[in-house]
Formats: sequence, structure tokens, C-alpha cells
Amino acid sequence: MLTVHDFETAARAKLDPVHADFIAGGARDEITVRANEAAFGRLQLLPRVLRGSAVRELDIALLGSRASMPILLSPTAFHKLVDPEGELATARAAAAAGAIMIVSMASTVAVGDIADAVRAMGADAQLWFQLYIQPDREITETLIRRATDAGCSALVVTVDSPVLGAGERNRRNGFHDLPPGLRCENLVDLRDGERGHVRQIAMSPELNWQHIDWLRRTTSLPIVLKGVLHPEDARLAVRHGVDGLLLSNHGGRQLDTVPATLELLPEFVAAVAGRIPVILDGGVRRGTDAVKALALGASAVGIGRPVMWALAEGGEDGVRRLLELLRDELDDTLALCGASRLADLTPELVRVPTWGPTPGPAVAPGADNRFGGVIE
Ligand SMILES: Cc1cc2nc3c(=O)[nH]c(=O)nc-3n(C[C@H](O)[C@H](O)[C@H](O)COP(=O)(O)O)c2cc1C
Ligand SMILES: O=C(O)C(=O)c1ccccc1
Repeated sequence: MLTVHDFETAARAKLDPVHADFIAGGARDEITVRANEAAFGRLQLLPRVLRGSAVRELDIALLGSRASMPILLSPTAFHKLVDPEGELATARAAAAAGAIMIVSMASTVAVGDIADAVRAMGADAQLWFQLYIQPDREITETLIRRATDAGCSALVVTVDSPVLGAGERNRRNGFHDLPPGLRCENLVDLRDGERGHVRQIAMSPELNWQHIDWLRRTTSLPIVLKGVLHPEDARLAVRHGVDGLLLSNHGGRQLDTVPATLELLPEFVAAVAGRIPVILDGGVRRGTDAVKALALGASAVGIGRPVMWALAEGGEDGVRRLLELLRDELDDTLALCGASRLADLTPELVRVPTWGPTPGPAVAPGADNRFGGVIE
């Protein structure tokens, strides 16, 4: 396993193709799924030389959590679908690597049990909890209590899912439920006798900023909004007292044909103007990808599918190796860019190609370059 891509190939060889489709798939034509990765490929790195150091500092402090690297595990549902230990394995691997894991509300191990497993290793759990706000306040409060009691140190509220994503692969495959024996453990007994069925999660098209105001009053945990794309919404989030933003298009699984998150990053970061941290996910597969996002102002990046592939390939050990690999690639990229610390990653290190055989978008000298920087 030399690359993230190797994990995917190995996982696909092991997995039920229906489950592999669930992981890989996106909404509708999957245009955004492809756009996320492609955007990283189009952006170029322009390194500095002769200003390096023997060791690089990769650790970060983010919303009161500390992590050994600026790559966190974005929330993904259903880990037991690909490994019998499920989220216990993922969380142990994340803790061993010192990485922040965002536990999905639709996890197949209860968030309290995940936290216990990490503590049993003697590790300090760096767990955040992903939440879909439910129409019933008491249900939402119970979920928040479960996460808080488990020791989670932030709430990541997914706001890009007013309706369920249209995963046409899942429809074609008839994949709608977890197999017998698996359940969404955080949902068990939310109301008396509820059995942890994924369909208990209400996607709520009626949500508005007042719900965020309510949440702000309800919890003292840092609140991160996940799935904000429009810079105007980023400004609103700051005004509503949100502590962080996860710039995400849900890995292309919600609204198809939205831009790659990387393309949105410069304008988004400008709108936030340093008031709260911006995290980006979608298509991060290489250390160079992480460096590009960090250079354009992200405080950290998240990975979704790679975690599922690594878990499927090798369980806890697979996720450990994945995180080591990405950490090594990140460190190597910093060295090659002449950066000793993450703060050295600045927009001058990245370029969009401005010439070539393909007539790309015309960018006139002095014009606003989509990726930040002004073309001189
Ligand atoms: C299999 C799978 C399950 C996911 N489950 C959730 C979830 O439960 N909650 C959520 O907010 N996002 C979920 N996501 C979206 C991820 O958090 C993340 O935004 C996305 O996967 C990032 O893109 P990447 O897969 O290209 O790294 C899921 C994504 C995948 C692939
Ligand atoms: O598949 C997803 O992207 C996702 O967000 C999800 C949420 C709840 C249950 C299963 C999947």
C-alpha cells in the first residue's frame, strides 16, 4: 500500500460491489465527485528553495483540540459495513496517529463506546461528533448529550442535506438499509423502543439560521457547520456565532454540479477573513492536495472515502497505515516546498496554469485569479 489509490484498489477486491458503490458513489451524474479530485490536479505548486529545516512541524491546535497533523477524518457512516470492528478500529487508528476523528451520527458503534475504546488505549480522545439537527428538539438534545457525555470536543453540524442525496448507484443496487445485525447505535432508544434504523434520521428541509441560534444556546461545545459552500453563508455563519466551517460538498453526494471545494476556497477564506477556522474536504488523496488547500488558507483538510477504503483493506492497521502514509506525504511535500511549518504554506506556493495548449479560462494580467493571487 504505497498510495491512497492502492487502498481503494485493494478494498474493491474485497468488498461486496454494492458496498463499494455506496462508498465511491455520489449524487446524480457524479460530476462534483470527479471535480473535487480534478481541481487538485489542475492547481500547481511552485516551491521555494534553500530555506528548509531538518524537521517539519505538522501539529495543529483547532477549536481547542490538538492534533499531530492537519488531516482529519471526515464523518462517514456505517464503518461496520466494511470491518467487523467498525468505528472502534477507525478511532483507535486515529488516536494512534494523533488525528481528529469526526464520528458520524450514523455510526455503527455508539459514540460512547468509541470514546471508551480510545481511552482504554491510554490515548486522549480527539473525537468530534457529526450531527443532523432533528425536527424534534428533544431528539437533538439527546444526541448532543450522548456526544457530550462521551467527551466529544466539537459538534459538526451537517447543513448540506435538506433532503437525502440522490445516490443513483444505491438505487440501482437496491442498497437502502444496513444488513441484518448492524444498526445506527447512536439512534437506539432516542425514543422508547427505537431500534437504530438509519431511516430514523430525518433530513430536514425546514432548517434555518434560527436552529443554529438555538443550538448555540443549547451547547457550549464549539460548533462547526459542514457543507457550507456560498461565501455569503460563510459570513452568516460567523454572525451566528459558529466556531468553524467545514467547506464541503459532501464528497459530491448531495447537490451535483456544485464546484470543487478547492475552487471555492479562496473566495470562502476571504469572506471569513480569519475570524474562524476553515476546514476543507472533498478529493484530498495526496500530501500535495493537503498542502494546496493549506496554502490557500484552510486550517486543516478532511478525508472521507480514503478512510473507508483503508478500513476495508486492513481494519485498524489499514487506517493506521493510511494516516502514516498521508503524514509522510505531507511532510515530504513541506520539505520540497521549502516549508518548515504549516504557517509557511502561503498562497504564493500555488499557481493555476496561465499558458498551455488548451485555451483555459482567459485570465487577463492583473485580473482576479480564481485561486487567489493576482497574475502579474
Ligand atoms: C461512505 C460515506 C459516508 C458518509 N457519511 C457521512 C455522514 O454520515 N455524515 C456527513 O456529514 N457526511 C458524510 N459523508 C461525507 C464526508 O464527511 C465527506 O464530506 C466526504 O466524503 C469528503 O470527500 P472525499 O470522500 O472525497 O474525501 C460520507 C461520505 C462517504 C463517502
Ligand atoms: O452517505 C452519506 O453521504 C451520508 O451522509 C449518510 C448519512 C446517514 C446515513 C448514511 C449515509
